[in-house]
Amino acid sequence: MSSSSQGVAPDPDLAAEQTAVTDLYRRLDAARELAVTRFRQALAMPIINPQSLGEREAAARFQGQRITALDAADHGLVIGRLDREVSPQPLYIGRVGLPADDPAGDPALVDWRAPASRPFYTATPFRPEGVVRRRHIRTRSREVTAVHDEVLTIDATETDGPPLTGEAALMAALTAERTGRMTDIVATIQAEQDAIIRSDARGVLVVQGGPGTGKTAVALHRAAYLLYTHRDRLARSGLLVVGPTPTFLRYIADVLPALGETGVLLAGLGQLRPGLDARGSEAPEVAEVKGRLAMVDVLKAAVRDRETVPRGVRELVIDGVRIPLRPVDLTRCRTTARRASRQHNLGRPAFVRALAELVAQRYADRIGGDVRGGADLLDRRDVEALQAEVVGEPAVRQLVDEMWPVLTPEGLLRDLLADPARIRRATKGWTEEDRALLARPADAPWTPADVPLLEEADELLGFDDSAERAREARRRRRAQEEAQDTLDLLHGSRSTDLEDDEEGEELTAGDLLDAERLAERDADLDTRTAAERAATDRTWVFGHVVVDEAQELSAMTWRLLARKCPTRSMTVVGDLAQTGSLAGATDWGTVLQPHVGEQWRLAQLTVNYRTPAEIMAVAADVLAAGGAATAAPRSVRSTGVPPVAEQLPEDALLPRAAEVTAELVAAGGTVAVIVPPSRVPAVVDCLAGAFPVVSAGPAADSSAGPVVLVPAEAKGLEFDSVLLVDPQGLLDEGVRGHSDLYVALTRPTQRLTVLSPGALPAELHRLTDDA
Ligand SMILES: Nc1ncnc2c1ncn2[C@@H]1O[C@H](COP(=O)(O)OP(=O)(O)OP(=O)(O)O)[C@@H](O)[C@H]1O
Repeated sequence: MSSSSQGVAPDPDLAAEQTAVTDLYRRLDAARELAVTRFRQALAMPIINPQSLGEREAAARFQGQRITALDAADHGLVIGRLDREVSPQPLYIGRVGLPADDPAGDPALVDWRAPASRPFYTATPFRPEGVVRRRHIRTRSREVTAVHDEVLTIDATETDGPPLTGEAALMAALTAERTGRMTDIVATIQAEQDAIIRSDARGVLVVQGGPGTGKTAVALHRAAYLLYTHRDRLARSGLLVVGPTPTFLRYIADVLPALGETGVLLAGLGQLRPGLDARGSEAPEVAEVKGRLAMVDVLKAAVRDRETVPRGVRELVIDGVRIPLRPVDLTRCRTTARRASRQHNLGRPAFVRALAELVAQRYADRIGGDVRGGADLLDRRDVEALQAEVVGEPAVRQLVDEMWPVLTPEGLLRDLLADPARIRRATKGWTEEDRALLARPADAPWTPADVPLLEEADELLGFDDSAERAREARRRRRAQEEAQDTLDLLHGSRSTDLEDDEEGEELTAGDLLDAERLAERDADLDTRTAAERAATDRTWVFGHVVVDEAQELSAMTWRLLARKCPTRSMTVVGDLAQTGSLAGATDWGTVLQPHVGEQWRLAQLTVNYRTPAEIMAVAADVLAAGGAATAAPRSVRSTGVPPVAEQLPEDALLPRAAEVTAELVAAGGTVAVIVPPSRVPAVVDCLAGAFPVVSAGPAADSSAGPVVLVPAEAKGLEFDSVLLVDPQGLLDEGVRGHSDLYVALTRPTQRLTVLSPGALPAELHRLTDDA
């Protein structure tokens, strides 16, 4: 007996649901109209003081967000309904919440993220949670096209693995052709996914799961859930989603807006430093070295290396007076500055003071000595005045710049990596090989692995903002004066208006606010969203951080993210079996230990929703051959179409690749050709002759035509069809060859063809055995 009875409901049900759905769309339209009216009203609110301006902005922002959410919900508004034991009325579940006429009863539509919706995803015949029947409702442009029922009260026996929720709807979603953009899964979230999506926001949650288990989908729905549940806090502090590459971000970019959420900052590993888009590439070994935590000490040493003391006595000439400065005295100035601040640039004023004091004292000694034959005639005040003058002396300024230059992170890192002598001085105990890997020309573009180093350098250098602060203080004073004028004006107008009114109880802004607070309100009135502000502010601290493909992050990137999220409210999703980068993780405990100790929890996803069973069996062999500790996930479906392998001579490889690509394109949907890095140019050339649009590399777009990718670029993506060229090349060229081959094999949702010049690797024996 099946665990639930499934099937297409008869037509009367379809008609009844159409009536319900039409009514819910009517409510959606009304809610939208109301929000638009309120938005207009907010914009029309008179601005009589900064407070009312603030209120206007807040009201307009709130209504604007509501309109966005309602607009997003228009597509597939109603997901389904629950028939419950407790009530004769069904509970409709949808993309947004819509109130009923009777506010005391159930809402007309319950948001999928609300607690009441939970049984829609988790109820089973074994644990029905008060649900009698679950109905999935499918619609197209406001029209009901199908309903699928699961009756949860019938006798049920245990099946292998967790039962599927809404199997028919799920299968329809999984077999649909791909568009090159990820879509949301609100209608068909499975129970093990739902548990992760709604898990407590606090602490670090690691989601480990094989390819296609929905890690990305779950991470994005969790972001939407957290924004719904902790709206106030997260709207202020912002939520950051980190993905591996810009292509991957483009692939997932539509999901959150489709869920009505727009205030999330998406960033690739090369974009974690505001203002920088690091797209340079480098050898995996170089990225690995740059990703080590030891780089923190290297950067510290590099900064100290720039705080130099000249060898031998340095003589300054001021007003014709020769002033000798001994290394021991200059070293003392440096020590004073180092003690004054742990950040280099913030120590500079202390260095300038110490040096000025030294030079002024020596100068005083010299003139005192010359005039009076050794007796010191200048008193303390004279020396202080002298110090102030000495600071402006070009010779002194030059010495300051030489001994304690103002450093930018970019300047520090560029100078360090372009100079082998500097590298040597900053890397005590390193091997020559590792030092050589760090070296790069000064004009080389920044790479993603440079980003955490630049951010770390920022921490070490600090930014001397005393001039900026003085400007800000002046601005605040001016704003305060203007605010006071506003209050005076208001107060003045009230006394005239209410002169004869004995009960003049009316309050004005002046009674509630003083000028200072009014000015502050004015300054705080930054109407950008948290995500927009965070995108330009490197010191921004996020309320929650979601990291996708987290297995690829280096220790230095983890350190950077930990700084951006001091509360450690994080969702970390990844698959250790897919780690491709040398700097990446082989176990979660090791990478998280320096930042959270043992304070993290693990959730696992076990079902593969993407890759058909026929293809997954081949991928599982590769995973086992690579010695992975994790098991391959179980495929949720099979297509009956076995993967195909062809062995052919090298000179026939490219023409055949073009033919197979044409066949796969003709079959429909998106197509990727995955190749080892050395073969990219030849394969792109060959396909470019056969197709109008072929794209390759980090900007490849599979919605426009076939794409040629290396495994690292294909990570996280999926395609209807995949052509894998030269599997042995993937094993040989990748720094973690088995991971690369595993990633490549698990990208297709429907069809896989493998072309091998020469014998197939033993790992793919199943392809020949089954032939
Ligand atoms: N509950 C679900 N309902 C419908 N589709 C789903 C569901 N869960 C996952 N999918 C689909 O399965 C595919 C794989 O999901 P996703 O990309 O999130 O997996 P992943 O674990 O991140 O994979 P990888 O490790 O390969 O990056 C996507 O097309 C996703 O939409």
